[in-house]
Amino acid sequence: MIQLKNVTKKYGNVVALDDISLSMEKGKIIGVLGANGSGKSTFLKLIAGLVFPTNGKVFVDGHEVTRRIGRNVAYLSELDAYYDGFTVQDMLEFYASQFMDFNMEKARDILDFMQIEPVKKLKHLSKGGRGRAKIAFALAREVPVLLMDEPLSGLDPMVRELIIKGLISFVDLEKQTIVMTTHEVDEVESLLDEVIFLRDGKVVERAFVDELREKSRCSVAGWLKKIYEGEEKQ
Ligand SMILES: Nc1ncnc2c1ncn2[C@@H]1O[C@H](COP(=O)(O)OP(=O)(O)OP(=O)(O)O)[C@@H](O)[C@H]1O
Repeated sequence: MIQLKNVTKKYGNVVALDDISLSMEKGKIIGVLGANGSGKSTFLKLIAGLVFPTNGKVFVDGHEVTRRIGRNVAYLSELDAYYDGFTVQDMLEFYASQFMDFNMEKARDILDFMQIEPVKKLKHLSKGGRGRAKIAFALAREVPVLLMDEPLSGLDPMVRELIIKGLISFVDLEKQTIVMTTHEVDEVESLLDEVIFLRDGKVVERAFVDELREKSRCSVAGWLKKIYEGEEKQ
């Protein structure tokens, strides 16, 4: 379980997150949505222990995320920050050397599924190839929490579909919770259990996707549209 208790994060004078308290259950896939600059990446980075709250506390499985404890999560950043000269296989070995929870066999299976050859150099992969490889490296970690910042951003529809199928096939929801930020709501809707909407660093709406469909007869995109229309009227 992930918990945020009265979490505020400021960068200098900029309030990126403003007094957020919430919990996210184990075994769920949660989408964090909102406009550019609403605080989505900061939300993930706080759970990953890459930045720390100005006020409040973040807990993963009951342990406060501190500078010393932050390694029980895998964080997939929006940026490609790899050594270009490395082959995919070199990256696998690097990950295995860094993370005790890295499952090499699973990594090879996922790369195979994602149609990535381990002998290829990262700099010779297409953008879509790098996007798929990045997902494979993260999914091969057997961690309780997997955080993904815009995993589909800038990728073509075929690659997006393959990534979504990869997530469905390789995430272990008995043991893992996934939190992802995305603007591609239609494409990820089938994956999501829950959606959280941020505006100006605050959680303004939250919903279970099943309930949206059953009770409100609306898709996540429809739900978002209603929120944006409500904002325009204010
Ligand atoms: N390192 C930083 N230094 C200063 N300000 C920052 C930093 N990181 C984020 N911010 C600011 O904090 C606010 C929230 O940023 P954040 O990146 O969390 O939003 P986001 O919803 O992920 O945006 P996007 O969809 O554009 O990625 C923004 O106003 C942003 O400019």
